[in-house]
Amino acid sequence: MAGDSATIETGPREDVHSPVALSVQGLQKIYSSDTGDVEAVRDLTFELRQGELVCLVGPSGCGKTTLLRCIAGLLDPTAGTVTLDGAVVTGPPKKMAVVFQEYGRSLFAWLTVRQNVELPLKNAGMPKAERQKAVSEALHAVGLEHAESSYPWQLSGGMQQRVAIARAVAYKPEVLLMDEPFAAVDAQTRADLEDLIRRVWKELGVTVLFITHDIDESVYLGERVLILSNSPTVIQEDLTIDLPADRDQLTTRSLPRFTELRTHVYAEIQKAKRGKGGDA
Ligand SMILES: Nc1ncnc2c1ncn2[C@@H]1O[C@H](COP(=O)(O)OP(=O)(O)OP(=O)(O)O)[C@@H](O)[C@H]1O
Repeated sequence: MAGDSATIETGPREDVHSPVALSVQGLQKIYSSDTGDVEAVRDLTFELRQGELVCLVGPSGCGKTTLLRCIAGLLDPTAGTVTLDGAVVTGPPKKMAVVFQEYGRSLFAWLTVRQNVELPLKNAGMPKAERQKAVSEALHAVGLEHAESSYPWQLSGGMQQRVAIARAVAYKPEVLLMDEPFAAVDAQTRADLEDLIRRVWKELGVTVLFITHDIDESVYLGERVLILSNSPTVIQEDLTIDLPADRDQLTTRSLPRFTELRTHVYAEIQKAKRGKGGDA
């Protein structure tokens, strides 16, 4: 395939100047039940440096949710460690925020947009003036200042997901985990939200791990794409996305390089599905 003949840069990036924000080392997860053991994740090792935007993509059922739950401290790994800012994750870390696919269920219907964004800051004991400033900045970053007094149910799906993103970034997390956050919105809204993530990432300098099953989305958004093998999962490839930093839906997606990269990722995922990638 065309992608296989192009120059594709893989392996850890040479930019080792920023400190490591998130480190996953030898992560393994085996689910045990009466009917037997299921090894969902076999041996995962990767690092995110501060300020990186990295996408994780893999075939359906390859273990993305299991991995996310281990990283978010919601599930104990069978072996290996997740380290955030040098500290081993043993429960949901304060320095991490997660945006899930189901925006409808992640917002409180009886709180306004502003109150929804403010709640985690309040719970964390942030003083009122500081909190209000952080909320205003986050609402501005996602373009929702005008809707701060609305309730989530008065907003479209895309706007609700923007509230969830504002809530996550207001918290100024060390790492922002996003689990297929745009899977439930229409294609145009999805494109707008992808651009929003790139903009917020650049403006706020947050470290982002973005999990998706959408190959084009992973290439459009990421500075790196980690391709997962079939379950039991290992990292099949760590791919550098050498597209220009300024991306837009029309220009970037029509670049020959974009096509080469997405074709390469597609071919790798096909390989993964056939069980020919990594050690699987
Ligand atoms: N609680 C559980 N008990 C047993 N096996 C499980 C459990 N949760 C997941 N699995 C198995 O682990 C493997 C990975 O599942 P996981 O949901 O993490 O994959 P995924 O990549 O998120 O899937 P999808 O692409 O469908 O969202 C699958 O084989 C699944 O059947």
